[in-house]
Amino acid sequence: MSLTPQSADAGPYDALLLYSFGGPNKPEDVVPFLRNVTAGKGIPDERLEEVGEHYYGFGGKSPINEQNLALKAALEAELAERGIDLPVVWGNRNWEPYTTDAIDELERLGARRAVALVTSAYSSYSGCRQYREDLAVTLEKRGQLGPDGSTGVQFDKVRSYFNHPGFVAGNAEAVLEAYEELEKKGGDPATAKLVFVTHSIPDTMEEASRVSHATYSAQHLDLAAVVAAVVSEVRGHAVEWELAYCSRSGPPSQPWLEPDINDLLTERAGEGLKDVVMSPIGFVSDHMEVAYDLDTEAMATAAELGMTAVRAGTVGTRPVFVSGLVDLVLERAALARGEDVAEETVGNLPPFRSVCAPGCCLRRDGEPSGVPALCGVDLNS
Ligand SMILES: CC1=C(CCC(=O)O)c2cc3nc(cc4[nH]c(cc5[nH]c(cc1n2)c(C)c5CCC(=O)O)c(CCC(=O)O)c4C)C(CCC(=O)O)=C3C
Ligand SMILES: [Fe+2]
Repeated sequence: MSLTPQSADAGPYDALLLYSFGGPNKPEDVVPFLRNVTAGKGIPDERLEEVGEHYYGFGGKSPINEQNLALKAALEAELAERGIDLPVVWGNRNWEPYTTDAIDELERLGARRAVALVTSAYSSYSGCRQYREDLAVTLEKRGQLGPDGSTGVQFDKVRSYFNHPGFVAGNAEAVLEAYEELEKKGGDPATAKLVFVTHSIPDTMEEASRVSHATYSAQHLDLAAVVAAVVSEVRGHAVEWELAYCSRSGPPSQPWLEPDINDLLTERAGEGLKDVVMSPIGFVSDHMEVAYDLDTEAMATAAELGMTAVRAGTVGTRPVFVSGLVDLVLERAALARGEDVAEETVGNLPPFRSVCAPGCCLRRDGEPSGVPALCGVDLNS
C-alpha cells in the first residue's frame, strides 16, 4: 500500500495526550502503585508480593516512566519537524502524573479537544477500554462528565495500531537486529525459532475482545505473520514462528492465554530446538514486564535449557514507529474533520475503529461494566 499524502493539520485537536500505564519511581511507590493497579481485580496476595519483589529487585523503580518521557520527547521532535503545532501532555492510569494531572495540564494549556494516544497497540479491556473508562471516571470525579461526554476537555482516541505500518516496521527492524545478534552469539539463524511474546490475559477478556473485530490473540497473530514474512524475505530462509505469553496473574483456577513463554521454551528444547529469538510485540517499550519476565526469567529458562537466546528490542522510540504514531494522529484528525482518509494497515485485518462500537472490549464477555467510557459511540456503550 502506498502512503497517503497527509496534510500537517492536527485540527480540530489542540493537544495530544500520551496515555500510559504508569509505574513506581522509588521503593515507597511500589505498594501504592500495586494497589492502584489491582483495585477490585482479585489478584492473590502471593502474586502481589512476587510482583513487588520484581520491582524491588530493580531498586523499586520501573523503567516505564523514563521510557514514556523519551517517547514524549521523540513525538514532540517529530511534530516540530513536520511543522505541526500540537502540545504533548503525558498522563497515566496507575501512577503520577495521573490522568487527572494530565487534564489539569490540558486545561492550563487552554485545550478544548484532545486526541489520546495509548501506549498499547492492541485492542482488549486492558489495552483499550480500561483507558476509555479511566478518562470518563476521572472526568466524572472532577464533575466534568456531562450526559453526552465531557463538559471539560473533549477526548478522541487513536485507533489500536498493531497493524499500522510504523509499528510493524519497527518490530521487523528490531527482530532483524536480533537475528544478527544471534549469529554473533554462535546461534544458527536458519534453524532458530522466532517466538513472539505478549502479555497474557484471562480467556474471558480474550473472548470479550471479539465484539467488533478480531480478538486480542488474533491481532498478535496477524502482526506476527507479517513480521516473520519480512524476516524470511530479508534473510533469505524460512522462519518458523509461534506466539507465547508472559506475566500471567489472577487465581490459578482462572484460565489465561497460553502457552507461557517458559513452558514453551522447555517443551521446544525437549524436541531439540537449540536457538531462539524472542520478540516482545505485546509491549511498546522495555518496561518491567520485559525487563523481568523476559530478560530475567525467560532468559534464565533458556540458559538452563542450554539454548542460545536473544531478546529482540521493542519499538521504543525507533524513528519509523514514532513517525507512524504522528501519521496516526493526523489520520485521526482528518477523520474528526469528516474527511475521507485511507487508514493504512498491513496484514489481513482491517483498520480498527477509531470510535469504539457498543460493548467493545468489555472486561468479561456479556457483562456490561456499568462504567462510562469515552471515545465510543456513546458514553455507556
Ligand atoms: C494486556 C496488558 C498489558 C499491555 C497493554 C498495556 O500496556 O496497557 C499490560 C501492561 C502492563 N502491565 C503492567 C503492570 C501490571 N499489570 C498487572 C496486572 C494485569 N495486567 C494485565 C494485562 C496487561 N497489562 C491484566 C489482565 C492484569 C490482571 C489484572 C487486571 O485484570 O487488570 C499488575 C498487577 C500484578 C500482576 O498480576 O502482575 C501489574 C503490576 C505494566 C507496568 C510495567 C512497569 O511498571 O514497567 C504494563 C505496561
Ligand atoms: Fe499488566
